[in-house]
Amino acid sequence: MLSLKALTKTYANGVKALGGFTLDVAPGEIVAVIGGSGCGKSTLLRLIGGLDQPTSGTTSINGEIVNRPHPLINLVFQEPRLLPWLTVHDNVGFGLAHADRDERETRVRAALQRVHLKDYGHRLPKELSGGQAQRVAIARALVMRPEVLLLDEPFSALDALTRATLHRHLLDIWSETGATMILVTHDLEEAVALAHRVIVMQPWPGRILDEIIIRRRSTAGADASGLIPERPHSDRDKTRVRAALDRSLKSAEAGSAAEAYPISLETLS
Ligand SMILES: Nc1ncnc2c1ncn2[C@@H]1O[C@H](COP(=O)(O)OP(=O)(O)OP(=O)(O)O)[C@@H](O)[C@H]1O
Repeated sequence: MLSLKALTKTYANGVKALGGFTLDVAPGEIVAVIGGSGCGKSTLLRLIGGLDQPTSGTTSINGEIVNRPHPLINLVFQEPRLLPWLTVHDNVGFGLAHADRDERETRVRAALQRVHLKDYGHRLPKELSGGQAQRVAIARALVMRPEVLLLDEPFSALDALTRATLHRHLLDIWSETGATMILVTHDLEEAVALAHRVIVMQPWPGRILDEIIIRRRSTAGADASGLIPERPHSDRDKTRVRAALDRSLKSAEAGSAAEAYPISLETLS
């Protein structure tokens, strides 16, 4: 169980990126986080990943407080961030440098297989397409066998066709590993297609504007709360996500001028 309690983050420049963010995520749940630019989505993932410290509040996994990178939590960024001088195989195995050699080989092979790149281990990052490089980045996270996978707009730089393929791969990975996933995205279709639950955020300070459980139709056609992501979602839930997202985008637009100058005139006078 991943538990976020009243997380706040105020940066040194005075920007209140998060103001009291509370969320419990069940094991194996896929939660999408969506919202206008600047509403604190990346800040939230950085705090959960232990890459930055909250101003107040806590993140815990299975009751253990997270305040630095944790072995059960792994992050995939918008861009693959591969080491250009290492092969695909060595990039994926990088985090296992201290593991036994046979163990490392088995895990790297399995991770590459999961992203359908088992014959690409010898290639260098410059010899990969954008979609392949991002799959390597996902394999690099999977090789650590995380319980929680944090995905920060991992597909946003890819074309629609590649994105659809990677959605399929991600759901296969979810079925095989049962990993909990938090997916930050700008893409409403992606959020609704992949997640059990969509959190819509509002900026300054970043907080939850709405939370929508995505109901799926069962193969029999009735509404089901079985929540299998690949099944068709309910249009009503999607409409609710769209309406909340519109409100979030409007408030991001209205707030961006104020955000650029967080010190108010009253404070200066
Ligand atoms: N290191 C930093 N120092 C100061 N302010 C920051 C820092 N990082 C982010 N911010 C500010 O905090 C707020 C939240 O930023 P964050 O990157 O978390 O938003 P986001 O929702 O991920 O945005 P986007 O969708 O544009 O990527 C923004 O107003 C941003 O300008």
